[in-house]
Amino acid sequence: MSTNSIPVVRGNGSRNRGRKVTVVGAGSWGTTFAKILTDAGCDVTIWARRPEQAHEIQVARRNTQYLPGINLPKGLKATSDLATALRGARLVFLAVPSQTLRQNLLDIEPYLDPRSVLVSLVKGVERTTTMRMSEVIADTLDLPPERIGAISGPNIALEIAKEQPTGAVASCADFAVAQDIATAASAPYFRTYVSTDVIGTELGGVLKNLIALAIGIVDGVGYGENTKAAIITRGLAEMTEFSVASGADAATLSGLAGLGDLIATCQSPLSRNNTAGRLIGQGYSQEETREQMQQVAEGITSVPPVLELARERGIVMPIVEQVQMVLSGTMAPAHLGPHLATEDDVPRPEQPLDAPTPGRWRRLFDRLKGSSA
Ligand SMILES: NC(=O)C1=CN([C@@H]2O[C@H](COP(=O)(O)OP(=O)(O)OC[C@H]3O[C@@H](n4cnc5c(N)ncnc54)[C@H](O)[C@@H]3O)[C@@H](O)[C@H]2O)C=CC1
Ligand SMILES: O=C(CO)COP(=O)(O)O
Repeated sequence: MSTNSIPVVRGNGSRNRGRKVTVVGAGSWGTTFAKILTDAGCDVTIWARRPEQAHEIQVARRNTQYLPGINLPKGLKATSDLATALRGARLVFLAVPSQTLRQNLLDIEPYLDPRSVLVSLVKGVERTTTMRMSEVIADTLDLPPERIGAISGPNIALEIAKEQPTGAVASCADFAVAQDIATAASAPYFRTYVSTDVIGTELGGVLKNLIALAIGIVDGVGYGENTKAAIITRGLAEMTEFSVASGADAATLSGLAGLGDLIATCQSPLSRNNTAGRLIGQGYSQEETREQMQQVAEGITSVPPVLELARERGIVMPIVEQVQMVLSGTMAPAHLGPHLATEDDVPRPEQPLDAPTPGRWRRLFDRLKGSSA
């Protein structure tokens, strides 16, 4: 073998052989994730709400509404019957809209294996309770933390369905369970890292949607790269402050589930949050934007509960506040960029005064180096 040969990433095919897993939800992400799991060697069944969609996936190997042009793997099974979908599954991945998850959990409860682990792929918070999805799972099904996981990262579905390589973070309070989830979800084009920071992993996915809305809005207005760079940078600061105040590890927000996802969602024209923001920036109302969107843009529903939590925690989120004002029609989209701080804000340091000392940077660097292997 030549020393220059490119290493081939083989995924976990043999380790996952015969392993039954279920994906609940057959939209763009549920279907793409089912492909990842199948390509990782798992025995996958996807549950679709509509029988005709299950039939199309099972028979034609297509999901034309959500993943046009994508051929799905042969082994993937699909059904609209929950009992069939969940039979024998120890890992259950949830890919439904955040506002329906609670009801979906009640629907699947009778068919769940008592040892199964539930993994949220959802990037939203419940509007009525302000709960993260792992909290909704614990609240609805009364499961212990070691049976609840979350996966998040820079994961634009259509790119991954085309097998363009990327990574994600699988997190669970129990490290061994996080590793088990990551093993099931590691395909040749999808590298899954492991974390025990469920709060940071989930909040990264929730909060980047709000910043992507802001990016879409200023894009729609016609502002350029300086404005967007300022929003992304200050947006990450808002995301990190909010997440740390919620119990997350700051390092998670500088990883794939934070910065990584923020970059992907803010840059991609395929992002639904970015697209929704752009329509609003072009002058469409929130109602008209919802009508034009064929898919879930979680950010729009997450803005009010995130701001409610921020106020409770004493966190100021100028960008998210301004997204809310644009959405509610109390601020013109063109004012979002120039007002990166609230009007009564006094000039202040860019970094918090208790920013990490050189020693803390070194420890952070060592930690990142240790996790990059
Ligand atoms: N599409 C993407 O690139 C990614 C999406 N996500 C997250 O995954 C979650 C699901 O999003 P997508 O699959 O993209 O949305 P989507 O809009 O493509 O599909 C939503 C799916 O949910 C189903 N659905 C709607 N109402 C339902 C109900 N009451 N009960 C059960 N199912 C229902 C729809 O029929 C559809 O199959 C969201 O939280 C999203 O933020 C996460 C990573 C990537
Ligand atoms: O979460 C995503 C990418 O990681 C998908 O973003 P959108 O929901 O904005 O399409």
